[in-house]
Amino acid sequence: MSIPTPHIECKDKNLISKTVLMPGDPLRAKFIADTYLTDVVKFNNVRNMFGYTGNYKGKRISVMGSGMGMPSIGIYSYELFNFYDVENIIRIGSCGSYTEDLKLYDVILVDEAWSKSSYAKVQNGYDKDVIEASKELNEEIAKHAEELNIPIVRGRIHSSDVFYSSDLEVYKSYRDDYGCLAAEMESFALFANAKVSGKNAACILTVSDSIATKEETSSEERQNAFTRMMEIALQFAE
Ligand SMILES: O=P(O)(O)O[C@H]1O[C@H](CO)[C@@H](O)[C@H]1O
Ligand SMILES: O=c1cc[nH]c(=O)[nH]1
Repeated sequence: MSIPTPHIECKDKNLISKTVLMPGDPLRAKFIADTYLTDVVKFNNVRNMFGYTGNYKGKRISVMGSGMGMPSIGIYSYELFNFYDVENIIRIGSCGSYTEDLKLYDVILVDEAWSKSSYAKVQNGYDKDVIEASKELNEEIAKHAEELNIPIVRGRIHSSDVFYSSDLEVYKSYRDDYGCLAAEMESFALFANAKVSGKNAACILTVSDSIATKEETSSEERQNAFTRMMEIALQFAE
């Protein structure tokens, strides 16, 4: 397939940087472009899945929404990796914590995603339930977090197809039997696409709510807390 793709209208690969930051919410991509970037070019409007490239402290970086869930990030990350020559995608998302040890606003660096999703099996025959993030990207992320004095917790998360489970206690099994710290909905498919495309992917998450304690952040608090994760990821501008 050539560019533009069915879901990204950009006709010039050079308008997208080699590293793309990818929040689920396209309005979080807009917030990052509006708040942190200068000389911004918007490279995608299709389905309002906004994508922007601009300068952060004089260095170039792209940011684009992924939508919610594995089918959605599966489409966008595949097109970026395979048709736009993107080398690295760093998801910056929110998550619900499974453990009381993780507090609201804590930042998680995902070492591996566990999932019951069929995404990787259907996409390329991979039939395990765990996929690792890029070790190289993770080491760089950890280094940037340390330089910025932002504490991170590292570990396995659950990439779930379900936001509203009818069983409010099932998370305990994901935590105790499978070792998952928190739930989100995209990393497993992103990591699968990186693996099959020979590219790199990572994921930084901010705890927006606790499934264990039922605490939730307000929208204002979420925005302030999310900026720490954004600032770590923006260090990848080059
Ligand atoms: O904040 P984002 O990146 O969208 O991530 C989380 O939030 C959404 C659910 O509210 C899902 O996409 C989940 O993965
Ligand atoms: O996927 C998600 C994201 C935030 N909170 C949750 O409970 N699940």
